[in-house]
Amino acid sequence: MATSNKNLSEYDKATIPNAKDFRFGIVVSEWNETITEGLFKGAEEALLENGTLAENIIRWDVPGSFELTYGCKRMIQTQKVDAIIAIGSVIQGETKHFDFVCGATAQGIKDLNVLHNVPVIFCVLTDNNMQQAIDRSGGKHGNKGTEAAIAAIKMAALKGKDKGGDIGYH
Ligand SMILES: Nc1c(NC[C@H](O)[C@H](O)[C@H](O)CO)[nH]c(=O)[nH]c1=O
Ligand SMILES: CC(=O)[C@@H](O)COP(=O)(O)O
Repeated sequence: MATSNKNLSEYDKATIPNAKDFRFGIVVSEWNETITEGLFKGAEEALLENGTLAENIIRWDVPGSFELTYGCKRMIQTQKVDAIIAIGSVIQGETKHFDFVCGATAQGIKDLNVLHNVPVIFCVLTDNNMQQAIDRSGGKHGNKGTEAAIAAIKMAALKGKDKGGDIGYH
């Protein structure tokens, strides 16, 4: 379903675990700052609305989306957090650079989820133009930061449920 058919900010609060005992990291790219600040605002508000304590939200900034992977890795290695939200906004320019930044960032964040035991949520907009980014960071299609925060809470809550571990069957 395309984002245009689903508001990114809509969720059923009754289905969201209380996040009062969780600590969250948020790594924010400085590129397209007006967009990433909007995404951060949406994420922060959703975390607080669902019980997160303000002191349990740790924010780090990195230069661009390509640096999100390293920033999230260092946060995993040095901070006790239950989940991390990686926030970025990549907007198509004149060249193929967009493709490389988006691809590398998506793969890097995916790799962190495979290599470590802290969920890293992909809150990176990859838009054709600024208007699409505006629409998805608090505009007519809602806020992907809100969506990412809800995902982060759900994934943090998962940790308590997976006690069975991998018994080797695949
Ligand atoms: N064009 C965008 C970038 N480019 C910068 C890279 O992310 C990176 O910081 C640079 O290549 C140095 O390693 N980043 C974004 O987040 N959004 C863009 O639209
Ligand atoms: C995503 C990018 O790196 C891009 O915005 C850079 O613009 P350009 O492709 O015109 O150099």
